[in-house]
Amino acid sequence: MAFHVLITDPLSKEGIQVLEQQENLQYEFATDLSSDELLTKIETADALLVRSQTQVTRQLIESAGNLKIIGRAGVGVDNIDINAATERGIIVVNAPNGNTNSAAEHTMAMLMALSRKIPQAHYSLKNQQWDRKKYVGVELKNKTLGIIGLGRIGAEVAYRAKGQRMNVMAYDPFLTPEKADHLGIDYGTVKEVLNKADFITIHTPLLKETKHLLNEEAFRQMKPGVQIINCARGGIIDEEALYQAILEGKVAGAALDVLEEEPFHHHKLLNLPEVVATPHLGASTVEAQENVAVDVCQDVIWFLTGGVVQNPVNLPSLPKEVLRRIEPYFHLAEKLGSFLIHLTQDVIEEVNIYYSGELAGVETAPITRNTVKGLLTRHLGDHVNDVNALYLAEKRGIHIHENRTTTTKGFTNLLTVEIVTNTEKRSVAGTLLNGLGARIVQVDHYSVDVTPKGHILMIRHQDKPGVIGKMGSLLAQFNINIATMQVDRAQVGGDAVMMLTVDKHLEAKELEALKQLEEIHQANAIDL
Ligand SMILES: NC(=O)c1ccc[n+]([C@@H]2O[C@H](COP(=O)([O-])OP(=O)(O)OC[C@H]3O[C@@H](n4cnc5c(N)ncnc54)[C@H](O)[C@@H]3O)[C@@H](O)[C@H]2O)c1
Ligand SMILES: O=C(O)CC[C@@H](O)C(=O)O
Repeated sequence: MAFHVLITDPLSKEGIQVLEQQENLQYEFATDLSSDELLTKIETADALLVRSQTQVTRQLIESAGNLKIIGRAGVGVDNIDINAATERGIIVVNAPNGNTNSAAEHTMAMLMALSRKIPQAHYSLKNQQWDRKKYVGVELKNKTLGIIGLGRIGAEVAYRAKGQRMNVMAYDPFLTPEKADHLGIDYGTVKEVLNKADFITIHTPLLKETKHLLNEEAFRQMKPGVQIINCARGGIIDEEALYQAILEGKVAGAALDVLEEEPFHHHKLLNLPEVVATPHLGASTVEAQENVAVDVCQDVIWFLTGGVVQNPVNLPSLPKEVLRRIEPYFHLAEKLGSFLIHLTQDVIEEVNIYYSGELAGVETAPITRNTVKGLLTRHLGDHVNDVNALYLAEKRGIHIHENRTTTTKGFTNLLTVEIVTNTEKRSVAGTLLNGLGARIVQVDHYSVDVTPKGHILMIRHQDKPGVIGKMGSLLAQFNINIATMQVDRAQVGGDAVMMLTVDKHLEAKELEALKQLEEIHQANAIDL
């Protein structure tokens, strides 16, 4: 079956070419759909590709039976309900780098248009008015540009503004005075930026914390005659407060590429001569659209064909070299989680994961996610994945703890997973053996050596002559062939464990029959 990729906003042809080169994939352009049409179309889609226009709501996500990935050709993902996607195990990817340059250039264009009143003068001239007095501007040189949000675009704007010989003062929660110094700009708190800037440009995402960041109070703190640029997101500015500040003469001008409600046609801000505006054109260049479309289509293909994405939004992204080092452990971790869940009937309250040896020094979060995915899949099904595993565990009140230890029991790497229920603790440890792959090397306190694959029968029994024989004949009666077998014991005549790999799945009644043997305390059939 071919993957169905649904594209609901315009996407550059270079991105489409990436999709076309992929076998077993069909893409469908369906722009300008009504909400109801979209709800129907999404039902069969494996991937959804959007820009900023399509509203990817919880309702839409919940109507999608097959959806695995949502690709945003651009940076901002405020049109996508990320929580709803995460809950459903749908990965969201974006293209954060492709339009940085264009958005920074558009910001500079807006800054210069604003300072020299170019759109107003142009409009007036087109209306046969030759008015030179009305359109006197101000220079940028030696003025202070306040930047709120010094991420990718903010930093590019800072660089360009310095080229205009402006003083740049920025605030960003990740900016230190030392870093600012290194960039040749001034560090300021939000208050300092508001107090000192002649022009203020915003480059944050729209978040709970940034919603109406520029509000009535913020405008009050600004210099009289300040000019505002917003090429980030509508909603970061309280539009009513901006409107009033312009009417009062506190704000001399505003250049807006974005507004809270888009698309916008009749907005009272647009009636003010001090406001210049563009219809969300920050990323609208040939180059940016090509970049973001190619990046996001590439990620969608990688993900659908089992690879690792470059720009996940609801999963932390990892540098390639880090990923290369830890990826081999994902399989081991998932198998250990899956093994362990077969050993208990109780509700799991806690999971302790111990990273030892060379594992103690790596990025462990993705390995933890795979462990938890292995644990949950048996009861929750295949919709558990890397994206939602931790969320689903948390929803069920399972506490996950990561620990780093130096105990390696002679292995260069050792991953130990322990589950705690209200009655017991069970654990399993595994390692990656150089050239030999994954091995389970310990179950509870017993040493074993088992490849985590296929059908495993784990027996806890009393160490006594004849038990192995009895068990072997029972399995023979069920026509179950034993492929490998190991035994370990706590002490002579004490508790012991038997690990067998067998050629077929054990039915419940067969397992029951084994448990009837008086020396057998526990029998678990584990299918990995
Ligand atoms: N107009 C357009 O077409 C267009 C194009 C591209 C990006 N954008 C928008 O531009 C914005 C910035 O994009 P980016 O790629 O630079 O993102 P980015 O993630 O690289 O940078 C955002 C920065 O904002 C900072 N930030 C977060 N909360 C803050 C706060 N309360 N105060 C100050 N700083 C805060 C972050 O620390 C980060 O450094 C986003 O909203 C994005 O959607 C718009
Ligand atoms: O899709 C667009 O053109 C806008 C993109 C832009 O707002 C972004 O956040 O990347």
